Amino acid sequence: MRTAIATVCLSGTLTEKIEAIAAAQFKGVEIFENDLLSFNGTPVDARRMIEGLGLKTITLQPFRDFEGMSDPQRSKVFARAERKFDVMQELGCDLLMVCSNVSPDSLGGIERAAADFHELGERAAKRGMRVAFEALSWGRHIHDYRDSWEVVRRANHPAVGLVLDSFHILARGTDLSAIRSVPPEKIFLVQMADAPKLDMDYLSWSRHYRCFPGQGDLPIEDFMLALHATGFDGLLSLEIFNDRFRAGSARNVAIDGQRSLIVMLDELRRRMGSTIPDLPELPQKAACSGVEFVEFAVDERNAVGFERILTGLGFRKAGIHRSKAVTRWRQGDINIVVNSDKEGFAHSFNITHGTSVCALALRVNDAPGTVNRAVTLLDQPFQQPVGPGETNIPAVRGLGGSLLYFVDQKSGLDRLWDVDFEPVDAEDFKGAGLTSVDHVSQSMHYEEMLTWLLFYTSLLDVQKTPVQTVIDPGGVVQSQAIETGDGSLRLILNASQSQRTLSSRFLTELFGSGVQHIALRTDDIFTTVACLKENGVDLLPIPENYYDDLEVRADLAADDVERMRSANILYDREGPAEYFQVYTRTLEGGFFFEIVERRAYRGYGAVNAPIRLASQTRLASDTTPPGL
Ligand SMILES: O=C(O)c1ccc(O)c(O)c1
Ligand SMILES: [Mg+2]
Repeated sequence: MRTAIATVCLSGTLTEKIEAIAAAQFKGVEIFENDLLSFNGTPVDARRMIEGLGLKTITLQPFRDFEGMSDPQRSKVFARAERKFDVMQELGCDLLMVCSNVSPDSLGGIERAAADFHELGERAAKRGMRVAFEALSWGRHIHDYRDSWEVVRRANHPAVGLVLDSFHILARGTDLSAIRSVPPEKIFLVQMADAPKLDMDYLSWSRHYRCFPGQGDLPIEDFMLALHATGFDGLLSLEIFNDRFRAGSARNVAIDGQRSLIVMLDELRRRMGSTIPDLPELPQKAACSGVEFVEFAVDERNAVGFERILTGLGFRKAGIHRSKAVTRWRQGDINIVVNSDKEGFAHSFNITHGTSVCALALRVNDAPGTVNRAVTLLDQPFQQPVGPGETNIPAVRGLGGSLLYFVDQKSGLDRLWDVDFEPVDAEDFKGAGLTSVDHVSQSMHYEEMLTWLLFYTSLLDVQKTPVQTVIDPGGVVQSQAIETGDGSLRLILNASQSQRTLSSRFLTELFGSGVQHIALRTDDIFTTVACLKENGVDLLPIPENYYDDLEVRADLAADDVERMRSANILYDREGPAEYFQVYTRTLEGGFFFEIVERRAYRGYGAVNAPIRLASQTRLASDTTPPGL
């Protein structure tokens, strides 16, 4: 299979798009006519630029409103096609992609369309070219691939073939079985796109919300299995129309595209047990069993205050790094690393972002294998000088330039605490009952959200939940969770188009995307809150109105509601499952902790998010850290 990407997927000028496509290691490109029309040079210049970067133009598209016209329009469309063949000749491209006619002037009838395509095939063949027919899901007469295939079959011309576009087929829920009987040599081009499940007209859905395979909800795998059954080994090209991609970085989006194809084809290969030529070997997705540590970059001046916050939350200092200004703080299964060293990655991170999470370490089954998978997926591996006797923890670059470390037992990396840290005695340690990291919530630019979704889901064995829309007093926030099946790892991605949401304001304060909050788990939130109060930790106050409503909404006893009210605990219930949440006040820079208790509850308390956001917004000007 030869993979490619359409210029329409990316932002920028034709030159910028082609450079990004080449940098992402594609070999083929679909040129969208508008990109060529706006190019400042001849088609020959474009060809030189494209081929100079090692790429080949696989098709020029789209050729619109062709089939089913009656004269005089019919002769005009053929004249128009001849002009396109001229351009293609200069461009060094031999395939014209024709999408189904949407014009009210077009006439239906498979036989008429077949005759038009036969004639177009004759004209193309004379010039050593070919044409391929795509059924747009909103085509006037032809909007089903089974009809476009019937047109191509009846056109019965070697220069006339079919385009299968996964979006048009899957969006309409068209039965896929007919794909299996199309002769593979008649499929001239396969276009791949996924999309989120949305209830809207096909045209708007297609033009604004398509995304790369794996980023959406369409049954891409079923499509690939049907395609595979044909024996297809031709051109497979990403064709995404997406407003966020058009606003994003062309380089990053092109890499996302390549990453999505590598994963999609690898999954097909694993499913079929077959080989796919030219596909890199990809180690398995990392089986992940939680967060081993969260590392904060803190400068010397802020370290004392930050450590006081950790103490307030019931953490104890459990280790001192043998050679660096780094401490380990523990409670239950949670490790927090406070890095105030004057050299190295955390230090530079702190200079740019202030007190913030500079790294997360995940527990995986095979840390070196995870980094190998990441490298094959075009993620950026990270390496910094390691002192003598110090553990070298495999890592890749994550969100906002932070690090994602991987720790396993197999390579002995789980011994890092003994190897790198001098233990500190733990006499009289009570703690506050916190047991584990429940979830890590990351805020990012709206245009980046699909990038990081794909980053995590392509690397780790995790599932994504549907996108939730959360109302912040300053606008709407999109929120999506990524979770392992057992809930040992839960990551939340948040992004907003409004500049006034807390999520967006955090990006401004942090000078970039990053971890905005960490939720820590307890088995008894009332006892934990009592400890925190004793330690002088200020919690986020929740309005009385919330509790007045809660009694009725959740059908709770007045006493239980009263206990929650006095502890500022938010509550949610799903059948017998219950969820309790409480928040610290926001620290300088916008970061905060959450404490949760789950009783068989799997969500994140989405109903409570607007209440919490409103309280945080109200207090946004008061950034006194708790315990200071
Ligand atoms: O939105 C469109 O018009 C359009 C154009 C070309 C395609 O290949 C396609 O799938 C959609
Ligand atoms: Mg298409």
